Amino acid sequence: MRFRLSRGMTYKAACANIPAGGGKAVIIANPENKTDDLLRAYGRFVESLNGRFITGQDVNITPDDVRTISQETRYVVGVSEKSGGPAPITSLGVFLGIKAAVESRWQSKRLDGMKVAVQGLGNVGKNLCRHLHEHDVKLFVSDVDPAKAEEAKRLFGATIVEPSEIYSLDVDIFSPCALGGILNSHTIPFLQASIIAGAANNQLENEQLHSQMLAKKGILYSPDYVINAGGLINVYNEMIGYDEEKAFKQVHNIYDTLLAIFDIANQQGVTTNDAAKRLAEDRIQNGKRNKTKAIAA
Ligand SMILES: NC(=O)C1=CN([C@@H]2O[C@H](COP(=O)(O)OP(=O)(O)OC[C@H]3O[C@@H](n4cnc5c(N)ncnc54)[C@H](O)[C@@H]3O)[C@@H](O)[C@H]2O)C=CC1
Ligand SMILES: O=C(O)CCC(=O)C(=O)O
Repeated sequence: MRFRLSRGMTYKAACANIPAGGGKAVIIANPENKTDDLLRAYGRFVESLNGRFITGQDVNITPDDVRTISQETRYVVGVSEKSGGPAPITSLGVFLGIKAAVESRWQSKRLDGMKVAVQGLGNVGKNLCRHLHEHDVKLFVSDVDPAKAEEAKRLFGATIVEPSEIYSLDVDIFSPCALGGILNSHTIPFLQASIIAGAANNQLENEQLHSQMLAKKGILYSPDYVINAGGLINVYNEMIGYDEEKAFKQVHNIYDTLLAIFDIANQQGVTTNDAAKRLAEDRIQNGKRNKTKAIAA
């Protein structure tokens, strides 16, 4: 669906209390053909938008690429020398989100001994595995790049599974940290996990249909744009003058926001996806009302 990533970023900002709209650029190309010239051309295009859109790091755009883009535009965040890049703090937010889901589901603050399946071991997935390993979680991992899976096995004692097997594992938590659209009518019937809590944007192929399918199976879904807001929080702080302590403090709010969303879903009998959407839209409407009042005053 057109603009779904951008809308997700808008909801992400609203749920994280960040006073910004949402936008995302997708470059349709083969990452193997990526060159500095192409990245610089993209940077010039972003610059031509005069700050109406600010770009950053994401899938197949590395911190080095961000540095190259920054040679052509001021409107880029996630620059290593400033905020250190968004992925580590995104993974911290996802880790805190997993804790919130465990608390909501099992009234427990402990993760040790739990079985977690992590799909995708890139910038976020690998860092998430580190947090989980430090809390004695038993990890099951998959990546289409076998070298990344081997690294997780070596560093975190993870069990490697084939990418197609990750959905059907008998685990407590499934953490999608690769690409979007992976929660769909083909994969959901296989899921055995009680909780879904991961970083990937747009995890639900069809938001209404697939959030309801998860709810019917009794699976607690942590809305992606709430749990993965750590990177956005970090880059927003980079925009306004980076203060690491402040950014980390704000990321810890993801825990309470998710608990509040799980409560709204329970009390109102709606899916967690709808509860998050209501929270985001209420905040956006309030923001608009306050802006109108400020202009009128
Ligand atoms: N980097 C960040 O701070 C944030 C990332 N996200 C989202 O989190 C997800 C992961 O982001 P990054 O780690 O930065 O990306 P990345 O590009 O570093 O890692 C993605 C990993 O997924 C693997 N992968 C791709 N298809 C797969 C499949 N079918 N099965 C298993 N592994 C597969 C890739 O080989 C790669 O290792 C993306 O959806 C991204 O949009 C969301 C918020 C912030
Ligand atoms: O927007 C960024 O640069 C970092 C966060 C991010 O990529 C996302 O939330 O999808």
